[in-house]
Order: sequence, then C-alpha cells, then structure tokens
Amino acid sequence: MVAHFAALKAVGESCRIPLQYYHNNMTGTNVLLEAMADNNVFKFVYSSSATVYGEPKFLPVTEEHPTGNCTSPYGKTKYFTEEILKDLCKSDKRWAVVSLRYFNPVGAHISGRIGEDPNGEPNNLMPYIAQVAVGRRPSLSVYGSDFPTHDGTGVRDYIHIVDLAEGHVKALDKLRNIAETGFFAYNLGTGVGYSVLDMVKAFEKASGKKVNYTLVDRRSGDVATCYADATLADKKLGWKAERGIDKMCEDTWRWQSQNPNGYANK
Ligand SMILES: O=c1ccn([C@@H]2O[C@H](COP(=O)(O)OP(=O)(O)O[C@H]3O[C@H](CO)[C@@H](O)[C@H](O)[C@H]3O)[C@@H](O)[C@H]2O)c(=O)[nH]1
Repeated sequence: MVAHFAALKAVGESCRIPLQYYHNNMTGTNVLLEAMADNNVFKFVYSSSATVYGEPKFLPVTEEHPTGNCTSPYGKTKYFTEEILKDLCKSDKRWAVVSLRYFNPVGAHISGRIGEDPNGEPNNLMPYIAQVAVGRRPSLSVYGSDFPTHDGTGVRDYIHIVDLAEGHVKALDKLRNIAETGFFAYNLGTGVGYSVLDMVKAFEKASGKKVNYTLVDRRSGDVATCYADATLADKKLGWKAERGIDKMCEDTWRWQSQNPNGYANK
C-alpha cells in the first residue's frame, strides 16, 4: 500500500511560533509513522521543499547539495523530518520513502475552479500578484531590489501545480513498482529561475491588468536565487515539468478572475 504523506505540509506563519510548530510537526511525524506501520503501510511520498537546501552553495541545486542550513523554521521542520525518514529507512528495511522537494508551486487547475486562496494577506508572491491584478489589494511589496540577480529582485524556480501533481503520480508509480526500499529524494522544479519582476511582467501579459508594486526592504530569511536541477526526477521517475511561466500566469489568472474573493464566492 502507498499512502500520501502530505499531512505535514506546513501551515501558517511559522516564524511567530517556532517551538509549538516544531513540536506539532515532529510529534505528528512520529504518530503518523506509528499509525502507518500498525496498518502495514511502509511506502509513501513525503512533501518536502527546496528550503531544506538553505542558501544555495551552487546552482542549479541538485539533490547532492547539502541540506540543513535552513533560513526559516519551516525549512528546518522539512529538514528534520527528512532526517527522521532517512534514519527510519536505514534502521528498518521495510520502508520506502520518496521525498519530493518542491521548488515554488504556483498556478491553478485549468478549469479555473481550483486555485490558491490563502487566509488573510498572502505570504507568497503569486497569490499576492493575482490579488493586486484583480483589484483586491492596492499594491505588491517587492522584498529587496539589491540582490545579486539580473534586476536586483529574488529569483525562484516556479513550478505549475499540475506539473507538481503529476510528479506525485510518477513517484507513486515508482513506489508501487520497485522492490527496492530506502529513502529517495527528488527535486521538482523546472530548472529555470525567474525574478519577482519577471513574474510581475508575465502576469500583466497574461491578465491584461496592471500590477502595481513598490520596492521595499528584503524579507528576513529570503535567499537571492534558487532554482533546481531536476534531471534526477526525469531519469528516475520519468517526470519533467511541461508548463512554463505563461501557462502558470494564465491559469492563475483564470482562477483569480473567476473567483475574485476565492472560495468565499461559493
Ligand atoms: O509579497 C511578496 C511575496 C514574495 N516576494 C518575493 O517573491 C519571491 C518568492 O517568495 P515566496 O512566494 O514567498 O516563496 P519562497 O519564500 O521562495 O518560499 C516558497 O518556496 C519554498 C520552496 O523553495 C517553499 O518551501 C515555501 O513553502 C514557499 O513559500 C521571493 O524573492 C520573495 O522575496 C515579494 O517580493 N513579495
């Protein structure tokens, strides 16, 4: 049996409550693993994150890049959990875990019916841009314009949420079909980095709307540039991202324009 282990996906603004947050995540990990073993489930996909790499020492970031030097409590919980899972797989050969290290998931389902609707003010870039474009917020704050990047703003590897979902299907197929056990980590990204201002421009093109922004100070914990080498996922899972920046913006805009107030419309 294969279980999807997304239950540990972090919630909320972790920096405000790190101790409680660590406690909840780590306790949750142990409780879930025990419950899975009790039910004879020894294979699962873990939702990890590129934040396990911290400030990249080289680019693009491969799975061989050291982990653990995280810049946020959220990243540390992902790192700690991966370490627990590695030890688990070493100590008990019944377990097979695929850890998918997500880069920056964005976009929406093509139907325009399933999209991102964060509680309160969005923390992440794409939903913020979308809410400015739709007129729900006056302006985007661009965190930092003095990074060593092509335009001074932070560069990330944005990946369409449907590509990400397809990566999970491939990971589940692998788990179903292999006899091998152990811990396997794969980057899920496109391999291409875009800056905050690249994203703003692409969104304006897709939506036909102006996205007002102001350049402000850097946000604590943000790295300058992070993008993936995702060739291992291609080689081992037969997966690679198919959707580019225009599609990410078009699909986000379809969702946001059809649901200006998110799920509150329904
Ligand atoms: O209002 C905003 C929000 C973000 N940014 C910038 O946009 C970029 C992307 O930020 P964000 O969308 O918050 O993503 P990250 O901080 O890169 O973190 C995301 O990507 C990680 C993987 O790398 C995941 O683990 C996290 O869950 C996810 O939030 C960064 O340069 C931010 O400084 C802004 O300028 N203004």
